Amino acid sequence: MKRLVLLRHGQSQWNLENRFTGWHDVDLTDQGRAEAKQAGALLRDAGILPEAVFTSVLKRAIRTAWIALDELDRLWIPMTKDWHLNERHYGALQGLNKAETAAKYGDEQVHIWRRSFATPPPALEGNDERHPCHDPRYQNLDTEILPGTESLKDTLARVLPYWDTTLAPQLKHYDTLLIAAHGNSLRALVMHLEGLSDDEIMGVEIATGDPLVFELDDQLNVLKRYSLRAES
Ligand SMILES: O=C(O)[C@H](O)COP(=O)(O)O
Repeated sequence: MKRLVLLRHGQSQWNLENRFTGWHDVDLTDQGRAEAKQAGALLRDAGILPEAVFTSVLKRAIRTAWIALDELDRLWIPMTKDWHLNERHYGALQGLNKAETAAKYGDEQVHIWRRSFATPPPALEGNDERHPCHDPRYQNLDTEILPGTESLKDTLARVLPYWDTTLAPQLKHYDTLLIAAHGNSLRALVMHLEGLSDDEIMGVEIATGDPLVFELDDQLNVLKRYSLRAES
């Protein structure tokens, strides 16, 4: 039996301010750090000891992994940071307050941008300084693949190949793998693991700092899924 632990980062400063975040590299709040520490304690109390960790290139997820693993005294395990696990890119909405945006565009339009499967928010243009092509962490990537916005479908399209080529093979030689990432990049994995439809995934919300444990058979079929916070 294999264990895959999906951990959304702890509360970020823009979660607290109710801003669209996406690829903006905002840090954790004090509450977010406490959530990450609790996640490590929940894993420890459950006897779930990750042997490797994969995360994004955004500090809220990286720091969550560090804090949780420090609580487990397992900062020594291999850590891979990869943009494929970044949050969904929220385009020109990044930085805007979700309530103010709803007041400007209407609740229905904001709900569509947030929870439709295939409708992306308005895109950032390449000459916008917020576009990823101006960010040094992506400088070695072909600018053609850097998004100016993403729908959940677009996020799935970059996460799933990464699961197939990189993450799933890790479970051939590790029994316990931790993925510390973001609400929508993790929803992409949940959708794949549980065979959810476009409509079903819309109803899935992943809380900050709550370790979701997937018990898998050797063929990576899901045997059991549970939240450690709910079990505590
Ligand atoms: O990037 C963001 O704004 C959040 O992490 C995820 O957005 P959501 O709350 O609209 O899913």
